[in-house]
Amino acid sequence: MSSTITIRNLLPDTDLVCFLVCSLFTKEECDNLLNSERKASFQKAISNYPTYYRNNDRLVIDDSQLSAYLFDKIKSHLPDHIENWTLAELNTRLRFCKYNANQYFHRHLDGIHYVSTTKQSKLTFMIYLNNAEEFEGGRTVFYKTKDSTDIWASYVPQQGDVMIFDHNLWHEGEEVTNGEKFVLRSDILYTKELEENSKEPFSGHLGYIWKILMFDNETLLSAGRDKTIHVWNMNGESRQTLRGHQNSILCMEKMNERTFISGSRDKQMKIWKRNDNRMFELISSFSVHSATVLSICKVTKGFFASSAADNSIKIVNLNGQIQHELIEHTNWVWQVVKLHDDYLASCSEDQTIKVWNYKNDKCIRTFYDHCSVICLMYDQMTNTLVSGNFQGEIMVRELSSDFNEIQTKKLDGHNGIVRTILKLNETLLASGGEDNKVKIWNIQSGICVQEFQHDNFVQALELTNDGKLLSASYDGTIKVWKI
Ligand SMILES: O=C(O)CCC(=O)C(=O)O
Ligand SMILES: [Fe+2]
Repeated sequence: MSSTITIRNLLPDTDLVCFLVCSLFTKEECDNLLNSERKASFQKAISNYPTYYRNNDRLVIDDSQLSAYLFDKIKSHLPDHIENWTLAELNTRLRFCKYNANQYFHRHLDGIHYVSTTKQSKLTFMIYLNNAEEFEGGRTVFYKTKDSTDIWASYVPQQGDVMIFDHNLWHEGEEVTNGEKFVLRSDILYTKELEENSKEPFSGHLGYIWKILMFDNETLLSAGRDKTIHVWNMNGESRQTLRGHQNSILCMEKMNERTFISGSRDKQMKIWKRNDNRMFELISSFSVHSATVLSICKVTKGFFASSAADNSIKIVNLNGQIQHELIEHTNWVWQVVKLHDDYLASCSEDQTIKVWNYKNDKCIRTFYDHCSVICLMYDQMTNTLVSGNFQGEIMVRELSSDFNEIQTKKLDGHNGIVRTILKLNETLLASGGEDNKVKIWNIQSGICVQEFQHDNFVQALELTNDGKLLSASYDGTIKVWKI
């Protein structure tokens, strides 16, 4: 028995696409999609993502045939154009999601899937594979903004319905409190023609940029979710693209005039060296961590510290040999920075900042915050440690020579997680956050003196030798600011 297909617009008071195609798939089709083999293959949310975000089980498959079949069913209901983008196809990556009791997918925006600079996803595609009678909770809920408390629209899953919505809509998969909920999600891809001469400087990354690094006065490196490192001149022209990592690259650090290191979600670190023709070559790869490498900092000539999602910090030489291990954090160590002499500091998802003497593997101080500490910056001149946290606060800790807290000041910070902090000069500090802003602060007065805007999270900052500020964002761009 088949019921009639109907369209239900969920958010009539916005121009953004958000509608249901009800009863597009029959019960048999849903049961076929969720066959017993697939049902047995779901994987737990692994430590690749913080659990505050999502903890449901998933099964990810790449299936162009199935994707083409699904697209064929939905395509007549989809907008042919979104701005100057034209409907293309369904992403071949299909994600089956399973929510058991106490599982959820907290409020978020769906990420854009980039195929190339002219082909990317615009809309989320989600089939509800079972009925809300089989579980409690588990609605899909939409919100006007990241923080609004009022629900904009909500939907109780019905088997065979398909939800289509714009990637710019905040939404959540509400916690399931009993039973099991199943959905299948993918993305609708759109293409656009590239106009002649429209290439922006530093453009080429597909998706999030995680890190930028001034290698020398004329060379900028950038790395991100597309697993590549781009080498740029200061006009923003691409000089080289470095490949080798198998997953997102989150951090890079310069070791000497010719060498830098990169760290990735593939758990590896790679050493790259510039040859006499000024081209970078991969020298070696090693993995000393059992999870994503989150940050790297040079400790001394030939030695660096790396922090990771395995909760540890390791001091490693350029042959990849571990010299010291600092293990006291109880959750991801987001960043490690060098202090003076034999001291390092680190900040963690476990809500602490720790100061270490790495030579004897000892933690000598712990500062407690009230939420995850995401980024850290040390200013040797004033012996000050500046940290940014999950709630958008920036703490400026003035320390004594033996790292006791003398005075701590709180800056207003960001309306969202603080992602990065950079010292600009004696008086100014820059920060970037999940409110998509770059903020410039006067350290003494604590006042924000300038603000710049991106289209998505600001993840990394750098200073050019002629005093301009570079900011890199999840929006895939690197922007240059005069300060
Ligand atoms: O399960 C839901 O209702 C929402 C899932 C979701 O937002 C996603 O998978 O990105
Ligand atoms: Fe989502």
